[in-house]
Amino acid sequence: MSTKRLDELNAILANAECLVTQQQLNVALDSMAEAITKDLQDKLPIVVCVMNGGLLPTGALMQRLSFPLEIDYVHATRYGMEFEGDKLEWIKFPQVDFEGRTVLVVDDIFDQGHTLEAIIHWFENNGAKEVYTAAVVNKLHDRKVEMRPDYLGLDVEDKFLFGYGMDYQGFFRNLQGIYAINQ
Ligand SMILES: O=P(O)(O)OC[C@H]1O[C@H](OP(=O)(O)OP(=O)(O)O)[C@H](O)[C@@H]1O
Ligand SMILES: Nc1nc2[nH]cnc2c(=O)[nH]1
Repeated sequence: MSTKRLDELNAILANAECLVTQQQLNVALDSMAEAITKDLQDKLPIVVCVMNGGLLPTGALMQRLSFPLEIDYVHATRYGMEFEGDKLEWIKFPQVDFEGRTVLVVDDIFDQGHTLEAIIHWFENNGAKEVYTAAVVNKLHDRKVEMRPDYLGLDVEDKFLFGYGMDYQGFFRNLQGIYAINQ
């Protein structure tokens, strides 16, 4: 890749607005982990990371949970504007046998909610006993599905976000804060 691309990406980050700091994320993750522990510590849950965005949030929550659980991941992504109902593009299905089990699905953002809603339905229709969901950020707008995640960290403005799991053109999922683009 060209240095022009590197310069472009560095400029995006330099001009971006930090909406959520690492410290705010840590406080939110602590309280999410506390609530999850209260609800799930006796249920031997399977914690399912939704790749790619769920990678950092799942890791951060795992570090805060000290009861017996299993970990798995799915990779499911929306079809963009053609998305309808339960239609997700599934790139990877879970491996652990979740029949009759409690599942906790972890993602980075609850935006319109189609992704988590469809994943919940998929696990329920395929034999999970119960499905909980967690997302670190909740984007504030009124274009959402009806369901809400069981565990939500922080509310954020209705802007295109990146960092802490969320990408800008494939980059910046690694950032320890959440940013909005200033064009
Ligand atoms: O609430 P929604 O409106 O459904 O949007 C949220 C989903 O969008 C992003 O995933 P995306 O499909 O972009 O894939 P990615 O995780 O690989 O970035 C994000 O990680 C959530 O899974
Ligand atoms: N990177 C990114 N992915 C999303 N998926 C749903 N909303 C967003 C967003 O604001 N940013």
